[in-house]
Amino acid sequence: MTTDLRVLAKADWDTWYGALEVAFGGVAESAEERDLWRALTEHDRSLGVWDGDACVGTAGAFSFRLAVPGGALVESAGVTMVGVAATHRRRGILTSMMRRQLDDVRALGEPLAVLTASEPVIYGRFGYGAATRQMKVDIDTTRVSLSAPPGTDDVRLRYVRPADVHEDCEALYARRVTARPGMTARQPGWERLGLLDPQSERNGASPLQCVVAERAGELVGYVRFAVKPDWDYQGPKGSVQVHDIEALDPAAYAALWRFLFDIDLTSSVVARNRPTDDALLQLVSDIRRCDITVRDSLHVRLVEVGAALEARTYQAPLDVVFEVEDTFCPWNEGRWRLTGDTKGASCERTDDAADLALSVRELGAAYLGGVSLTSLAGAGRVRELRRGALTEASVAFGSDTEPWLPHGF
Ligand SMILES: CC(=O)SCCNC(=O)CCNC(=O)[C@H](O)C(C)(C)COP(=O)(O)OP(=O)(O)OC[C@H]1O[C@@H](n2cnc3c(N)ncnc32)[C@H](O)[C@@H]1OP(=O)(O)O
Repeated sequence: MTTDLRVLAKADWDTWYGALEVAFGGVAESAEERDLWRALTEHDRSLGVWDGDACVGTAGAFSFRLAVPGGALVESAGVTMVGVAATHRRRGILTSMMRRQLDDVRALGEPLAVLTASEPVIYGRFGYGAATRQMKVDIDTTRVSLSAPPGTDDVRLRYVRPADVHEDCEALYARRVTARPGMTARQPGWERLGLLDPQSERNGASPLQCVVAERAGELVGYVRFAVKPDWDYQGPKGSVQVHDIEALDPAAYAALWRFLFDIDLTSSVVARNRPTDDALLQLVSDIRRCDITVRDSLHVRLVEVGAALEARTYQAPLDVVFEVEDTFCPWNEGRWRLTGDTKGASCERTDDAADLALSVRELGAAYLGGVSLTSLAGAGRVRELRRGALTEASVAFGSDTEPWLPHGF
């Protein structure tokens, strides 16, 4: 089999994207979704593998800026749209695209590559570590009540058409990004994602609705959601489905959740993607009836170990030498001395003896502060070579705020 791997030509987009849809089962996306992804595709960063006229492999990358501990926004490749035709699977096509892509990312000078995986087992071999989690809650609002911090009653709530307040919501979102590692600053065009509401995805729920929270005429929060009505012989049991919710302060946040809990004719609130340390969990009266499910979300790959480790800060002083294994990107292999604290960091090559040994995958998992090096060591994935180095590094790498990716890509 001879195949040809090349950068995507704009004219080939429909064939290329069609191949991706087939790799994902062959259900065509709505025109609304297709238009959005067409507009967001960065052609010069997208790869296709061709067998004659047939596209048999796809992979793309978005130019993201990712919030990291300390609040910096780091240039990162958002790896996306990966698919290989079932006729050509398990012959190394994905591997060839990952090879080319990581070389390109390095050449662009982006220290990180990130992705969300269709299956978490795929990307570890390429050096990605599962770095963030997302939480689904399905709350029985007939049994769970919410506490209201001072000021909750002073927040004014108002229904609006989502498109009418979109710019203000985006501005509020932008203020939230650097407060939580794992969030991405929305690049031009990405603001449309929040309004994406294809009929085919609604599954009986209403079109997207929006309620804004205001204080003294200023926007202090918003929630976008849908309501899925349901009835049985006993009466109504509709469900409120939260798309996204952001607020600038605890009172606004509580007011928005209280609104969602109180919508008439509903008995549950479901939010599919919340951070695992969501303040919501501190507001509810009964966490057992919130039916919490946690899964992996953002996978992180350090493309340039030195630059990546220098781009974030550390919540306690550290001075450790890592022995890094990276068979897929061997330029990262070897010993690195990382020194840093809350103000900044330096990471340089060294010949000194190593304090901790690990692969680049573990560094990726720990990078945003959501997975502790100590827990990775407990699984045998990090080895402590100098007594005390594990705790020192693990504490320093931690984050006061759980890293979280608010939307897929
Ligand atoms: C960021 C994103 O877009 S995530 C979306 C990923 N895409 C999908 O899930 C769509 C459906 N699946 C596919 O398109 C393909 O099966 C892919 C892309 C997952 C894999 O493509 P392939 O060309 O078959 O992968 P390739 O042959 O390079 O495999 C490399 C290695 O990964 C392993 N591997 C690949 N996919 C999987 C998988 N889903 N589960 C377990 N192992 C896998 C292979 O067995 C192989 O292992 P080996 O090196 O030990 O032999």
